[in-house]
Amino acid sequence: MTVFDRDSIQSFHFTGCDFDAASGVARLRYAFDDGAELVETVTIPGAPFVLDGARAQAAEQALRLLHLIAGVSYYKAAVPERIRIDGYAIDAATAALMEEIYVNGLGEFAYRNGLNLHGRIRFPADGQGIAKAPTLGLRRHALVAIGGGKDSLVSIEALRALDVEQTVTWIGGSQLIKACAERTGLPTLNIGRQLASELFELNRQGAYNGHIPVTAINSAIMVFAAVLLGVDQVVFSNERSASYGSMIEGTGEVNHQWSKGWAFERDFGGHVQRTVAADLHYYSLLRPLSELAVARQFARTDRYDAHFSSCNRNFHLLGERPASRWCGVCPKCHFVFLALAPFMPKPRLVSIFGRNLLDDPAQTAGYDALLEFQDHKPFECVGEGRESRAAMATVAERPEWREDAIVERFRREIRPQLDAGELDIAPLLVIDDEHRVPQALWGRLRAYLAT
Ligand SMILES: CC(=O)N[C@H]1[C@@H](OP(=O)(O)OP(=O)(O)OC[C@H]2O[C@@H](n3ccc(=O)[nH]c3=O)[C@H](O)[C@@H]2O)O[C@H](CO)[C@@H](O)[C@@H]1O[C@H](C)C(=O)N[C@@H](C)C(=O)N[C@@H](CCC(=O)O)C(=O)O
Ligand SMILES: Nc1ncnc2c1ncn2[C@@H]1O[C@H](COP(=O)(O)OP(=O)(O)OP(=O)(O)O)[C@@H](O)[C@H]1O
Repeated sequence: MTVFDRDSIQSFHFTGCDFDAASGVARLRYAFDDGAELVETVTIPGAPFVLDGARAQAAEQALRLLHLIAGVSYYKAAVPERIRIDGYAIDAATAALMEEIYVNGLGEFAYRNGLNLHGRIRFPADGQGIAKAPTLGLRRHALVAIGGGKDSLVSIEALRALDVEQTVTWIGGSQLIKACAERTGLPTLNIGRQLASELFELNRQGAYNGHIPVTAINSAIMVFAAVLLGVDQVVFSNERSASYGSMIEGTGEVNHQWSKGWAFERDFGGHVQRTVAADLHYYSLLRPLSELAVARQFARTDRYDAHFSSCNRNFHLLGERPASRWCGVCPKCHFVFLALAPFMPKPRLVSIFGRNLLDDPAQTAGYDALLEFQDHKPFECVGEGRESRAAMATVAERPEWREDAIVERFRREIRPQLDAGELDIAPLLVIDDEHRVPQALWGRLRAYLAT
């Protein structure tokens, strides 16, 4: 058996991609040097698909975009200096977008592995500029990504309130997400995705490993599905706080959730309209909101209390799922508990989590990191430090919370060291104007979010 020697690998190849319209299966193929192909599959329900000329062309563009972006899972195993694309050519704009996604989306990966990817990742641009994408006449309908957590449920309820037709869509086999999707009572779509199983073997043999920009991959899958299904909107639920990373001394900003941020949304969404379909809108409905503003929206209904979870330990592809929907010890559990506390009655919140995290001294270090007190914000999808500090300062004023262990310590040790003027929660709930929400929806959405 040959062993994977990551340092001897010279090049990464995008060896090809194809789509079988009869079965709905897309195959994304990759290889290192002259090695065996690694094949990832994505299965879109609803086959057979019948695509006319313009839509077939758009589907091919969307498939290539997905092929390029999903390659990041495999490229990271060796991060070789050369990249080759077989079967199709890309233009300079596409190459620049891929370099942006790979360098930034692998930011945490590079930091943890002691690698510098700046200037190292070069996609070969040898194609003519891609012809401007036509308007396909897509029907008004939203494919809304659902992740099992609070954010997408806020978007789904907003679209329901605004009478936007939607299909609640998720990728992969998570039972938790399925239960949340079914709880919405709306039409659902479950897209299949199988990573090349050889990747796990490469990991065992010492491949580089670490975080990848999974939201970029999910976005490209959803855009491909939207073209096949003939719908005009792909809706994500990425809040504005996601654009801010962790400040690492000596390194600068490293953003775990880069592909949930505004730069990705703006550049990917623009590229889709230019190269796939002019009338296909990719946007995040929650971009104008902070994490705290999303938490406030979520608290408006208890419909999902017994179903949702933001704890990422539920979403491993391999291995066991946690016994409880909320592990109670990870940064996401810490943050979501804190973010919801100002907006929910205490008994409701404690009953969702099955315990009171703010009264557990064992969680002190976790909360210090969120507050950026003698630590940096964790590499997780959590709000900004100033949001955590404002939420903590708010509950510290509430009689039902102020004596709980973590809150009491905050009042005693941390708050006196903070600038009181920066602990007000109200400015963090303001609705921002930087977003890609279609104009036709924005006015009504703004009014809904402001109530
Ligand atoms: C569930 C989770 O948090 N997984 C992260 C974890 O991976 P682990 O090895 O513990 O388990 P698996 O997720 O089962 O992954 C097995 C291996 O497969 C690789 N892989 C997985 C998916 C993929 O699309 N490409 C892949 O190459 C993975 O690297 C493993 O080797 O630790 C990994 C290393 O830090 C993380 O990369 C895993 O994160 C998943 C890709 C994942 O889906 N995470 C989401 C829950 C997540 O972090 N979402 C963020 C969005 C961040 C973003 O940049 O878009 C969020 O919650 O907002
Ligand atoms: N398996 C998935 N399939 C489709 N979309 C997903 C999947 N997992 C996450 N997403 C989407 O990716 C985006 C980021 O995920 P994230 O985990 O932040 O959101 P969430 O699960 O809705 O809420 P929370 O932040 O509370 O976990 C959201 O738009 C979410 O819907």
